[in-house]
Amino acid sequence: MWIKICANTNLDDAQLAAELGADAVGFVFAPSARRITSAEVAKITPHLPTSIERVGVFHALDAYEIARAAHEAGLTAVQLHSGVDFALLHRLHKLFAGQVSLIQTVHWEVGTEGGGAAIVAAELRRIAADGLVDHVLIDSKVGAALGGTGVSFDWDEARAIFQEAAPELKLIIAGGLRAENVSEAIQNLNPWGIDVASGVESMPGRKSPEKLAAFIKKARESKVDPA
Ligand SMILES: O=C(O)c1ccccc1NCC(=O)[C@H](O)[C@H](O)COP(=O)(O)O
Repeated sequence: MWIKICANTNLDDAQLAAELGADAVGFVFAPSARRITSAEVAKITPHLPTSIERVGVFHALDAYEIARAAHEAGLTAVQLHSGVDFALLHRLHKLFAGQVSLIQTVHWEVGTEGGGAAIVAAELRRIAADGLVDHVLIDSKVGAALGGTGVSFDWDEARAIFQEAAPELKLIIAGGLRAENVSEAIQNLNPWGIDVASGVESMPGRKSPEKLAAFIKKARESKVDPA
């Protein structure tokens, strides 16, 4: 199970995530209470173990701006968090030439009729057919909030959709995960990876060492339900 600890704003939190066994740390460049600049991330990444992936979370930006920020910040992956834009994906794929991997977020709209399952299934089919993306991250959208919501989507509904629409995609589950529910998410959805931001914080932008340790331990211990 690949584990990403997202929305880091300082070196201590990112280093702790690495020490506790996370596979990736994330930095949010999109508008957020946890936003950080590429210049700030550039001061953090040289101090992290080379084995850990460094993911930048971007909203709609030009491909060259994303590539410039990725280069300055020392990123190994870019997470596109604002709707699927195949032209942008193709430009980035060409610019990165395999040096930086691409994660596309698909949003599951929570709290609106018909905004979730069908739309996610259609997006997953389009992404699978296009074949450029390395991983797809499914996150909750709550009103205008596109990330860091602390809210889960409907995992029961999602299980069938993921198996039917995207059996070949490497899916990363996000949205409202925490130590108390991460095992249930893994058992239900059998994802390739998991991602968390607010569920391991003591306040927005600050990680809680206890919550972080408990989350990673629970995720590592979790078993997939074969049914
Ligand atoms: O975390 C944020 O504040 C954020 C804001 C705007 C866009 C993306 C953001 N985070 C991206 C992530 O990958 C988060 O880990 C993901 O949204 C899960 O957040 P949470 O539900 O708090 O675990």
